[in-house]
Amino acid sequence: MNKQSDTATDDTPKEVTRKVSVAIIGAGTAGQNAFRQASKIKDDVVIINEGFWTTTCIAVGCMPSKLLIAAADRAHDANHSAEFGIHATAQIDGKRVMERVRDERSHFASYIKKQVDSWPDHKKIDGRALINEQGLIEVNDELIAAEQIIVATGSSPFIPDGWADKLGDTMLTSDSVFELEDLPKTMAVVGAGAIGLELAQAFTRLGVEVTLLNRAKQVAGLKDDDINNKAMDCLSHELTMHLGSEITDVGTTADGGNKSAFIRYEDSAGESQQWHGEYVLVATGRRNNIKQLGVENLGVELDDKNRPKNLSKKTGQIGDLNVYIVGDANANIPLLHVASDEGYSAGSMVCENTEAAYIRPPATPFSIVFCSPQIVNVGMSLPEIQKDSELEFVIGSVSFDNQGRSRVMGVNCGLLHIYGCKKTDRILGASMVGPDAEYIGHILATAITNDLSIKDMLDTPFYHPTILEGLRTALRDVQYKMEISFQSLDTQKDSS
Ligand SMILES: Cc1cc2nc3c(=O)[nH]c(=O)nc-3n(C[C@H](O)[C@H](O)[C@H](O)COP(=O)(O)OP(=O)(O)OC[C@H]3O[C@@H](n4cnc5c(N)ncnc54)[C@H](O)[C@@H]3O)c2cc1C
Ligand SMILES: NC(=O)c1ccc[n+]([C@@H]2O[C@H](COP(=O)([O-])OP(=O)(O)OC[C@H]3O[C@@H](n4cnc5c(N)ncnc54)[C@H](O)[C@@H]3O)[C@@H](O)[C@H]2O)c1
Repeated sequence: MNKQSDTATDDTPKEVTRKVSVAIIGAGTAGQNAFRQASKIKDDVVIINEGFWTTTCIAVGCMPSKLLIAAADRAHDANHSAEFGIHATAQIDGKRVMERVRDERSHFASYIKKQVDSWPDHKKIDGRALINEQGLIEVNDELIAAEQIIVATGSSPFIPDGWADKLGDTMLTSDSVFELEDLPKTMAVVGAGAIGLELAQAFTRLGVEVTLLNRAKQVAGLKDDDINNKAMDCLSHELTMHLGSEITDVGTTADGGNKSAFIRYEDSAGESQQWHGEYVLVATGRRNNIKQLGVENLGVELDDKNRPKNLSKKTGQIGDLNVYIVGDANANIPLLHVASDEGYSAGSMVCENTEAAYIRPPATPFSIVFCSPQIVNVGMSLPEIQKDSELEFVIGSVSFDNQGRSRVMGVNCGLLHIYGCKKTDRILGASMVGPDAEYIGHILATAITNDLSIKDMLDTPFYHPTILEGLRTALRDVQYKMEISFQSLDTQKDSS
């Protein structure tokens, strides 16, 4: 990829230290998959990584957050079983809670470590890579010329300007929160996206006094107003949320030697409010790690949001350049399974070996937020469908407020919308808040990916009594609204 071969200039005083077929920058999920796949065919592959060689998912992402949620759900169940005639008060050992999060994280990390340790040392470089004006990779004392480059540098928490200085050590992000030795007494969480919702609810369930603030009157970025309203309703039973709040200032005060954080904000009614407490967890989004990398020197153009232009969503290739940008680094869909698939596909592509290479089609859009009740989106969103004047669609709906098994389990709050295509009898997309949403989401993703018709879905058995019977009710509602005669059943029957 070196634009001027390996001729040194004044700016690049060193000579090229190695020439490789493939260089991978970033050894998270996407980079590791790319490395494994490319190494099946090519021997001269190098992988460069700064920081931990596990993955964001294991170190500070999916796994520690789910471990915290698991502890929180145990506490919640213990504290909220009175309706079943069971009375208990959970004794929460905050230190042990945080210890288990880290112990289990180490367990998961050990598998990755074993794998990375098995790679030859000369193929791994520990350090921050920079692509220089000649398109060469500078890292430590090395200058690397690579024929193909896979960028898999992930993303980092976005912190609004000035907040880090103003909040100092009262500020937490997902990079630091799992290092807490003990549970705090109070915490504000800013941002009601996936990270904010999951962590705000988990800490609440663990006895922390949490206040969740979000700019928009929206949770988890939900784009279907009915589902958003229902999610706010279900979550507000246990979570203190100030949605539609505009933060005007943040900072710290010293109260008798004790430092505490404050947030000044205008609430949704325009009233000035102030919050005081121990920590502010900033969950205001993530940004791809690409800005200072120098991908522009490879011919990659970035848009105003630092997203690469001409990105192939299938392979991560940028136009016809020998550059691939995969995982969170391309800011397309910052989710684990996408990073994994994109890394695999890019690793296959650089092999130029069609037999060993398998290029997965871009995944059906699918996301789960692991709050309770869970929030799931699959396929096209409602605004995307509404924008396409060609699509004739109906919305099949089911409430989980009275759904049989949900009520039995005491988890009966939720709503599912399925967007059905009238012309094709196919599912265009769905949005849900409710119990077992992760499983319902997987079934819907399977149906969309494999082009199953709604009739196919309804010809599949649904066991009784399950929460999944709610899915059948919504599918029947789609058919009913499509006016398909052979299945115009009473859509409310499933609640028994
Ligand atoms: C709190 C939290 C919870 C999450 N929960 C979920 C979940 O439940 N489900 C889900 O699907 N997704 C979840 N995600 C998202 C998921 O973790 C990411 O989408 C995924 O880990 C991205 O993988 P990646 O390979 O693109 O990047 P990473 O794993 O971040 O790897 C990038 C690597 O590149 C390195 N790097 C960066 N710049 C350079 C450079 N210049 N030189 C060398 N190395 C560099 C970094 O240090 C890092 O090691 C969560 C994220 C967070 C933060
Ligand atoms: N379960 C999962 O799959 C999972 C879990 C966690 C994270 N993730 C991934 O990580 C990404 C980042 O998550 P996230 O929750 O940080 O980002 P996000 O973009 O999903 O949500 C950020 C939220 O912060 C709000 N916000 C931004 N600036 C604000 C401000 N100044 N004041 C008040 N509110 C403000 C936004 O309105 C938004 O609701 C997600 O998009 C997702 O891809 C996934």
